[in-house]
Amino acid sequence: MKVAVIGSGIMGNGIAQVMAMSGYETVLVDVQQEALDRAKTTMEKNIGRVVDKQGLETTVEEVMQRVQLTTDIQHVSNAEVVVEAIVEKMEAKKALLQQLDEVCEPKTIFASNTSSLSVTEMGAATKRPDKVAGMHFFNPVPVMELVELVKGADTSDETMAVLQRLTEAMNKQSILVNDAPLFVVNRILIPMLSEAMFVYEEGIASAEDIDQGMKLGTNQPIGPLRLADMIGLDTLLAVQQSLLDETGDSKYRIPFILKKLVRAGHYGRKTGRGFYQY
Ligand SMILES: NC(=O)c1ccc[n+]([C@@H]2O[C@H](COP(=O)([O-])OP(=O)(O)OC[C@H]3O[C@@H](n4cnc5c(N)ncnc54)[C@H](O)[C@@H]3O)[C@@H](O)[C@H]2O)c1
Repeated sequence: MKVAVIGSGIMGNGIAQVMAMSGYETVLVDVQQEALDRAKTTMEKNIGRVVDKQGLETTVEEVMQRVQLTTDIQHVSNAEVVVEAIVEKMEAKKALLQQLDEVCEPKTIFASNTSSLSVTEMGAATKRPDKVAGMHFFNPVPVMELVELVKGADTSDETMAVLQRLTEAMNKQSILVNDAPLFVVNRILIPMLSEAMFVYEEGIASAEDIDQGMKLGTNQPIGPLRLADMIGLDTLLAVQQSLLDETGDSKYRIPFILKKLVRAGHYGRKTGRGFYQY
């Protein structure tokens, strides 16, 4: 089976890695050649690590032979499933899906890795709303076991079943979720990250102490501010904005510190600075 991933950033390269390691022919597309170059380096390093750690029979070269990195979207035409992992902006995602509608065969399923945007709205922008669903991976993809499978208003049961089988083949667990703002995990997680930013903003404790407190006090592997930096503050702001817009509930107000860091171009680990310096 051939699969494709569009967008080779933080999430896209991880999704492509796991697909290729599960034996799928994988096309990874990005509009920027530099993003593909970075993705290739990251994938080679991470595949090598998994091969060594798990004592696998395969090699980095063997896995990478199944991966085609390209800026030409035409190469995804015969993929059975295309997962999009581009910027968290509805207009960009709809434009991409409409392009894919023309490029791909009518039977191809489109899955979005969106953290927060309506899968129903994305499906309605295509000629195949029954074949559009959410496939929400978690960061870092090769490590995190969960995939939220999100059913839009018109997504068919058959589409959900195909994505469920793909998730299993990738050695991950899925939960089934109906399309709703931020689905399940982020609906609960994001307000916690927000609260950590308010605590920081109010000068109650340093970033290090907030993270240490939540790590040791609630048994989380990584503190909320470091996690925010890892997610990417630009993505996090888009996700928070989406929660506020969709619900209109002021309890989801956005911490000013998040807007300020994003306005300054400090997106977290990917730009070398966020709540921490990297
Ligand atoms: N970062 C996270 O922790 C996380 C977790 C789960 C889901 N997500 C979701 O995954 C998606 C991607 O997030 P990310 O953190 O990987 O972003 P990112 O900024 O790291 O990468 C996005 C990539 O998409 C590329 N791109 C943009 N428009 C494109 C187009 N039209 N065609 C092809 N490539 C295009 C960019 O060049 C960039 O390389 C978003 O929808 C985000 O909400 C992110």
